[in-house]
Amino acid sequence: MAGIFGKDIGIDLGTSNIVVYVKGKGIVIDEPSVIAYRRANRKSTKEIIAFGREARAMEGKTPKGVEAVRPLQNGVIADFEMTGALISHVLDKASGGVGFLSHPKVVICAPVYVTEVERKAFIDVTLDGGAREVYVIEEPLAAALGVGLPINEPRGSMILDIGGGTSEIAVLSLGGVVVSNSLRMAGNDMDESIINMVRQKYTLVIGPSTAEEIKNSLGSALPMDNEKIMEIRGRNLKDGLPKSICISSSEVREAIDPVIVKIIEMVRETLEETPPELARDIADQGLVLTGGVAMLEGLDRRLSEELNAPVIRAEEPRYSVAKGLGKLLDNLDSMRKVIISVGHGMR
Ligand SMILES: Nc1ncnc2c1ncn2[C@@H]1O[C@H](COP(=O)(O)OP(=O)(O)OP(=O)(O)O)[C@@H](O)[C@H]1O
Repeated sequence: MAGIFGKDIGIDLGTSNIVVYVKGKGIVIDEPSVIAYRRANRKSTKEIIAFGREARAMEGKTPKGVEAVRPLQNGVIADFEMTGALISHVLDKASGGVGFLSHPKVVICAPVYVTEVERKAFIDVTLDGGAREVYVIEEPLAAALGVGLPINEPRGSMILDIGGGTSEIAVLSLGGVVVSNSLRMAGNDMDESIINMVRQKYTLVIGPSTAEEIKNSLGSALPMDNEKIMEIRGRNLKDGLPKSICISSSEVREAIDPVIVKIIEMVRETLEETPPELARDIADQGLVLTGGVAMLEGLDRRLSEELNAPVIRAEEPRYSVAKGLGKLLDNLDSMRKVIISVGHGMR
């Protein structure tokens, strides 16, 4: 029972997106983790003017004195103040506008590789945002819970989460992480490779949003039966004037391939470090692919071919972590052992 406090909340705070689960309601917020502010004249105070989609639409188009920022970089907090503002905003929205009055219990997740200091920063920023208690669980465990893997059994499960800023792989058994690895390279780096390819090949300058759109609609990890073509617009590097070109899915595939190769290398290394009994379970049951980039065309087949193991793409891969946080909230008492840190607030 929430009582005088707000409903329990799970927050998947990612480099690209923030997804919020409210106990009893499900996923209520799914927005880009972008925030826009105006710097008050000659003062260091920042007035928040937009969040999420609205703030993302401002990226690269802001007038002097206004900035649209992504306060998380590669899975960790890069701008403490703006991450706090983002959390405070989503807590307020998720609790129906009563924000600070509701002081909910919040479950968040942190990548396995973060340092103690970085993990503490996640807790502090969530308490500052208005939570009364914060529980932290490791991100691959949350994702595995979300896709329904049997994490508490003495059986090996492997989960690969490819998001915007990070790719994380973990082997889980008996409610814990047995082996894990991560790469601060993921969807955003694919976008960056597309920007560079278009600039070098066509002397055309495009922004990150255009590159992301190209990746999501044309990108693939294996040749496709029907290769696609898309017209894109940008600025000509030579004369600064607008220019449009057509690019093909095969050019995009070639541009993003180095990132895919790195991710596959990381999975291979992790399999080599996995104890043989667990490796056998994974060879039988396969690897579960999650995170936004799991939706890249052909990535599941490519991984399966290169790793010689079944690969299962999660249903709604962008929501695996938030759904896992929801399961944890529903069963907090029986699942306490997966919680790695707790913070208490009401400051
Ligand atoms: N259809 C698609 N094809 C390829 N990539 C996609 C598709 N849809 C979304 N993505 C990419 O998925 C990434 C975002 O995934 P997700 O929301 O899981 O990341 P995040 O949790 O915010 O990031 P991180 O886990 O790195 O902190 C972005 O790079 C986005 O462009």
